[in-house]
Amino acid sequence: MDFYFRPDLRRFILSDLPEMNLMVDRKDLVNAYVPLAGYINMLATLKRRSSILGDVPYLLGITGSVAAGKTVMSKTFSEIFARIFKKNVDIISTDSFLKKNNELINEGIIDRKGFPESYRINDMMNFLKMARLGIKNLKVYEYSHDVYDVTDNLISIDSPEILIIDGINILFDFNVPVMPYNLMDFIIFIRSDEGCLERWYIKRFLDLVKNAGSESFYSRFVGMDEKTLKNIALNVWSNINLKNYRENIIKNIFRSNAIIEKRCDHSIESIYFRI
Ligand SMILES: Nc1ncnc2c1ncn2[C@@H]1O[C@H](COP(=O)(O)OP(=O)(O)OP(=O)(O)O)[C@@H](O)[C@H]1O
Ligand SMILES: CC(C)(CO)[C@@H](O)C(=O)NCCC(=O)O
Repeated sequence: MDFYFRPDLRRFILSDLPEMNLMVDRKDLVNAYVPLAGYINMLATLKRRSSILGDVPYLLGITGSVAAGKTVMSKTFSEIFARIFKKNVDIISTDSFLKKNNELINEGIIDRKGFPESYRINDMMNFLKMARLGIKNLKVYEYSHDVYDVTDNLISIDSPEILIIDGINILFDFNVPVMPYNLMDFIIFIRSDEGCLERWYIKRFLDLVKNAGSESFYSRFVGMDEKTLKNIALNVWSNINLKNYRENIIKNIFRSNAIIEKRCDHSIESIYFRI
């Protein structure tokens, strides 16, 4: 498919968006992100216009493996919705609904972080149900990769028109009557080869160690040589995140509405729509 853009929009895409440091290829912005955001924006506008509940948000889920680039993609879509389509957008991560580390340790499941049993699923479902109804001024605790735990910082969600929900667990089978994916309006799955995912995970692990301050969980690794660090990262990747990817994430890809297939350099290879 080819697209053409109004001149003002073209200028916006080619000069303003790249200045935002979104880490996204210009060609992908023009050919993929903006048109897909335009389509989702249209669905979001139609939902709000036809809802008998009034001003309810459109829930956009962004899912895929750990380190697939969900955070970067959520930010990219959020900037496009806000700046081009003039929508109020909030982003939350389902990491906010992880049990705290001390609870995971007490339950003996600290090495199962990200698996279904590591979430406070009832809190997550209550949040999603309230968000869907358009209830104002919701708050969730922020998860920090750096601290490696749910923190005491509160994030406010106040009547967005589009609420982006970034999480590995959106398509999971939880032991609850209504699943998270039942409450989303549109779900994007970011897919890549396992080799690329592993590479991105290891790179991010090294970056977290490199930038670790005294509060960081990763400060314990500072000073180790790169080979040792890569081995630690590979071990965590293979025994936890890849296992979770195979057991709970990729097998439910068919529940998503669109699949964005990324190459190892993060550029987009193709987009598939479920019709
Ligand atoms: N478009 C991109 N261009 C370059 N690097 C990218 C891009 N998208 C993601 N990355 C890099 O890939 C790594 C993983 O990205 P990100 O942190 O967004 O993943 P994630 O899916 O949110 O991970 P998690 O599930 O652990 O929260 C990071 O190091 C990030 O900088
Ligand atoms: C917080 C999650 C589960 C998802 O973002 C992930 O980043 C994670 O921490 N997984 C556990 C194993 C690890 O990477 O340390």
